Amino acid sequence: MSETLLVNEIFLSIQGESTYAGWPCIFTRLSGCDSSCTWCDTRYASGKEGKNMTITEIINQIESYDTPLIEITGGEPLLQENVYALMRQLCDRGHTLLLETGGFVPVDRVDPRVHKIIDLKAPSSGESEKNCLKNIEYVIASSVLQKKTFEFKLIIASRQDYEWAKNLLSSWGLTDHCTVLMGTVFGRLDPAELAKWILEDHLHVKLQLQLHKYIWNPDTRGV
Ligand SMILES: C[S@@+](CC[C@H](N)C(=O)[O-])C[C@H]1O[C@@H](n2cnc3c(N)ncnc32)[C@H](O)[C@@H]1O
Ligand SMILES: Nc1nc2[nH]cc(C(=O)O)c2c(=O)[nH]1
Ligand code: SF4
Ligand SMILES: [Mg+2]
Repeated sequence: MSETLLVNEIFLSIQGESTYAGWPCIFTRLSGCDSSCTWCDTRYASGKEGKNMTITEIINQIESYDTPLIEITGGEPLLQENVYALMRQLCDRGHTLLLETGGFVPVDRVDPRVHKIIDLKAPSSGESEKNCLKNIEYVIASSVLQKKTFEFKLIIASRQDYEWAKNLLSSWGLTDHCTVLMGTVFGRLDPAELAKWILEDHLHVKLQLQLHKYIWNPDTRGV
């Protein structure tokens, strides 16, 4: 039987997050997430809504857009076993592949050619107890060889989240090992406030705002 995945949506947009923000990018959003971040903007992808597609069908649809940058996201993309084979095949075909993952599942089975964007969830998400610290150890251990293939992302809703993030950065020396992005929960924290805190504290992090929510109406789905 051919390998299938449950796909919520595949669309072409401007990458709105990560160090790749601004580039045209094809998004493949896999269905299903076993977490419930309080501020999640993609709840529609957390259940079983979607279409079962074979890896070949997914690759054919992605390649019909003729754009070199691809992101696999979700839901939580690492919950579907066949995602590993999909990522391997996309890399074999020469695409630049990004993975957006919630930070709860170990990333050590992901093909080393994939650029891994790993969220670490702050307390206001309600899910920070589930952060997989093994991922931090793994990134630190592989950073000499794979420095350019990891980044961490911290999404902040309050000063309490920010203090948590600052503490995490200093206790692991994380910014010495890879790029760390810090962003706001959209509509919950003024980006100017976060920018002020980052500058006051001389944090070596990259401020990221969700570009697509400024380009389009923030509630628009599939952009
Ligand atoms: C919807 S998640 C899907 C991938 C994966 N489950 C994860 O959490 O990274 C994609 C990204 O959107 C971010 N995100 C979700 N809701 C947000 C919001 N309201 N404001 C800012 N970022 C948000 C998440 O933190 C994550 O970095
Ligand atoms: N434009 C755009 N950029 C994104 N980067 C990460 C996204 C995601 O939902 O994972 C996302 C998204 O949903 N839209
Ligand atoms: S892990 Fe990602 S998709 Fe799941 S609830 Fe949190 S932000 Fe949403
Ligand atoms: Mg999104």
